[in-house]
Amino acid sequence: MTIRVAIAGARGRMGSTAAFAITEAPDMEFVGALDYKYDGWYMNSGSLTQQQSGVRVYTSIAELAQQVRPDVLLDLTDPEAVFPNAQKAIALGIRPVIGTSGLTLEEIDQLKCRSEQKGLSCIVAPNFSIGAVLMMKFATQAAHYLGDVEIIEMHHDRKLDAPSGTATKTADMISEVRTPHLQGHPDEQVNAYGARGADVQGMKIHSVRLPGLLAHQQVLLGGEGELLTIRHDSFDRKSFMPGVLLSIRESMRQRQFINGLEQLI
Ligand SMILES: NC(=O)C1=CN([C@@H]2O[C@H](COP(=O)(O)OP(=O)(O)OC[C@H]3O[C@@H](n4cnc5c(N)ncnc54)[C@H](OP(=O)(O)O)[C@@H]3O)[C@@H](O)[C@H]2O)C=CC1
Ligand SMILES: O=C(O)C1=N[C@H](C(=O)O)C[C@H](O)C1
Repeated sequence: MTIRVAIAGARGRMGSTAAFAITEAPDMEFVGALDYKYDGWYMNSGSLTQQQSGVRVYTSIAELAQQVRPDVLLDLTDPEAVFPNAQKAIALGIRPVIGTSGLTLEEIDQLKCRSEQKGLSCIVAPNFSIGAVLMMKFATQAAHYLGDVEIIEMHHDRKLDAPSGTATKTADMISEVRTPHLQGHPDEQVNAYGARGADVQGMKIHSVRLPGLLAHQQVLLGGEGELLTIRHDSFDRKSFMPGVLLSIRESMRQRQFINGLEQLI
């Protein structure tokens, strides 16, 4: 069976790389692009055209659903668009596979509820790279023994959200095993706002944005007289594609809500 995939954000850096990977996959078809503009245009080999060749762009998910009947909606948009897209997709019986970062905990809870009420899978994957998922798992294992943790995430300077979805997910996974406690000096004095980073249950997350970077993260775990650093680097968006294809395939097998690629590998 060929899996019919629509992409929200297909013009973007990740969306265009995913469109190519899906087109190349023998068991998938890229059937439609969901956007907020360019209604009725077409996407052909990564470019937009008004000529009727390639995959049509829709600004209405209801129209997209009716015209091209996608099985899956891959979302690679932005923090504002992702939640309404996923809610509407579930209501229309389309399985969301969400790579977009920036969903709040409340939004994740609501999507879980809706997908389970409907018996339709919904996959949220803050990072599709297998190496990044292993980095999060290894850091969680290490935090059993070394509970003082700081995360440094580094991304390209076009990224809209901070901290990254990966850093937030890493902190969530570590907080499952780490006894909550304050890190650093209790009387610490911060002289420049933000110098100590964001606080997630006592752990600090530092977000770096620079041209030249793509997606990188270090988890630093400190103990008496020692430091363990677990680092992952994505140098190319191709690093995310095996996880994108795996998630799309799994979304057809599952009927529940899945938060994190670590649940699938
Ligand atoms: N899970 C993972 O492994 C990965 C996740 N990401 C996440 O994916 C998302 C996209 O990243 P990236 O490709 O770099 O960003 P881009 O800005 O390159 O792409 C986002 C695209 O979505 C479009 N868009 C915005 N709003 C809507 C909407 N309502 N409907 C449809 N399309 C919309 C944007 O259009 P316009 O430019 O006109 O605003 C843009 O073309 C981010 O949240 C990022 O964090 C990125 C890499 C890996
Ligand atoms: O915006 C990006 O580029 C990335 N976003 C995701 C995140 O927020 O963690 C995944 C990866 O880090 C690339």
